[in-house]
Amino acid sequence: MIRAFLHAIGPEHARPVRTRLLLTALVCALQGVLFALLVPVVTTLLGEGPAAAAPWLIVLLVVTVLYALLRSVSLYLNFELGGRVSRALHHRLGAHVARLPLGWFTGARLGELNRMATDGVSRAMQVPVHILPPLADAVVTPAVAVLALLVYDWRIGVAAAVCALPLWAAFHHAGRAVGRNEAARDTVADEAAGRVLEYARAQPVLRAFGRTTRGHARLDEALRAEHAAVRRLLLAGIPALTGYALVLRVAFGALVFLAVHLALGGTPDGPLAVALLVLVVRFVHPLSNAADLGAALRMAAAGLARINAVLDLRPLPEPRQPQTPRDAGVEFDDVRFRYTDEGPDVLDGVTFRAAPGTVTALVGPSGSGKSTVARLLARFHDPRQGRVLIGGVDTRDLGSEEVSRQVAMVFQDVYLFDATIADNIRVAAPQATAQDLERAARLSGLDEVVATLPDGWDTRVGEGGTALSGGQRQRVSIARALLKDASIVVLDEATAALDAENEAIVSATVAELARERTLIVIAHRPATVRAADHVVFLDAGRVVEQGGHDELLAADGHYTGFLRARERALGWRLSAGPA
Ligand SMILES: Nc1ncnc2c1ncn2[C@@H]1O[C@H](COP(=O)(O)OP(=O)(O)OP(=O)(O)O)[C@@H](O)[C@H]1O
Repeated sequence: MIRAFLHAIGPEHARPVRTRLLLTALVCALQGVLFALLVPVVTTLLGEGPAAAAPWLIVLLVVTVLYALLRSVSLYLNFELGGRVSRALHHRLGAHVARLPLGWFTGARLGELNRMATDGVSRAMQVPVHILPPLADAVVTPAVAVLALLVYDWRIGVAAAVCALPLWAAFHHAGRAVGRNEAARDTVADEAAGRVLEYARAQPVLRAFGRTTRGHARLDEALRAEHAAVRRLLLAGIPALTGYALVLRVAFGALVFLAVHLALGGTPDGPLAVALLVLVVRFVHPLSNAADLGAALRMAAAGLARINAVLDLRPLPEPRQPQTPRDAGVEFDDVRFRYTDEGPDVLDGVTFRAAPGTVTALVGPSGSGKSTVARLLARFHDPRQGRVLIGGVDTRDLGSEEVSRQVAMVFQDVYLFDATIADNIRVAAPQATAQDLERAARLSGLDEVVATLPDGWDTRVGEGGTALSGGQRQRVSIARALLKDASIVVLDEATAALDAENEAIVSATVAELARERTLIVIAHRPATVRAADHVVFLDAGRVVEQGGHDELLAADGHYTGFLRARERALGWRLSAGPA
């Protein structure tokens, strides 16, 4: 547990954690000594009177003051450590997640990460503040009390030590029962958190189909699973915790019985018997919360294990000496890729070349792998086999930083920060001048949007850009790509935002972007496909045809068949030559 805790917060915090744990143990030992001192105090008080007990009372007072001082310092340091743990975990998680492959960030992962950064971190904070100190109290203080009992009456001391064995077994059992079920509950709680996010996002669809009140089955199912997991946790936890309490009561009763029985036999004598009974009470008291604390410790351990699992995820390997591309050409060389080890190949030997400064249209049915090609080009993932090359250099030898410098992505589901429009575009190039900004805005059609907004460039766009329409967000995304000095642009011509006006903007953008850059377009508009220098037609993860638009039309193969189907469905016009 301590190892998992240190692993999560990082080696630089190991020393302060160890010294504070040591101090906590020392405070608990001192508390045990205080209890042990009660024996001479009580025996001299009862046997010889207050005057004889005075020196012992002074010793008791001195140790009490020392204990109070050390305890205050320890409490303060443990609280301070709690704050430090929270900061360290947030920083470590943040820094690590920023190095994970972009492909890692799926919707489910975001729910998990959210819970980890809030619930997981706050539970980890509890460890040095609210769990380990009382747990140390429950172990060290009774241990010192047992030593004292051994010194004053070995028989009661041995009996107390023997009682510790079933207590330990019951404690261990309760912790395991709670820990096992807690890990299971955590998994379904993550699932439920992800489903709640999905439910919120899916509101427009649910309402459109009149399913608002009934919600959707996946959320209901996830909530039911969470409810069942909580029940299992309670059903396993409550008997185990009650069992521990029972063992503790029996142990206490047995020790009291033994002390009284021995006292009735003559040894220990009356005053010592009273003092030892007081010590037995003090031995039992810190143990009464131990099982709850053990369970809380297991819960925190489950949270820490999940945090450590994320911290142990390896980022994509980065080259020692990143190379630079020779030009803006793009090449896929026999690329195979699947998202999960168990899943099917999503790209199956994809090979194509996009010469520098040309426009390549990726065309194909839904699910054929067009977006996956774009993601591999931007190094969201590395291929399992084959190579993705930019400027003749493998993206693995360029490194993620160089790849992201070279490639700009224009997607419709672009994320906008809750900041001004200007800030949102400057993300692409923080040093850009006002003129650069205006040029990008003019070319992307964003200037018209800015002109209609109440505060112009200083208008805040709301979290995720909710204050803007889909088409407007797409223009922000285009402006970012124009501003970023990337030699390759990947453009997803999402159809959703393509009304007549946006269509014209996208056409102009394609032309503008293509002037100086290599453009890879996931093409949905006939105009783009016709204007492309090269068309790559994907089907089920394979490049089944590629060449110029006219050439492919003349071949009258898969591509022509696909266009015909599109023509019927969407009104695409099948014709050769530029639009
Ligand atoms: N994150 C993911 N995890 C697992 N499988 C995925 C993931 N993303 C896509 N896939 C699968 O990979 C295949 C190719 O998907 P991809 O999104 O690349 O297709 P596409 O041609 O871009 O489709 P569309 O035109 O509908 O956007 C599909 O079978 C899809 O289900």
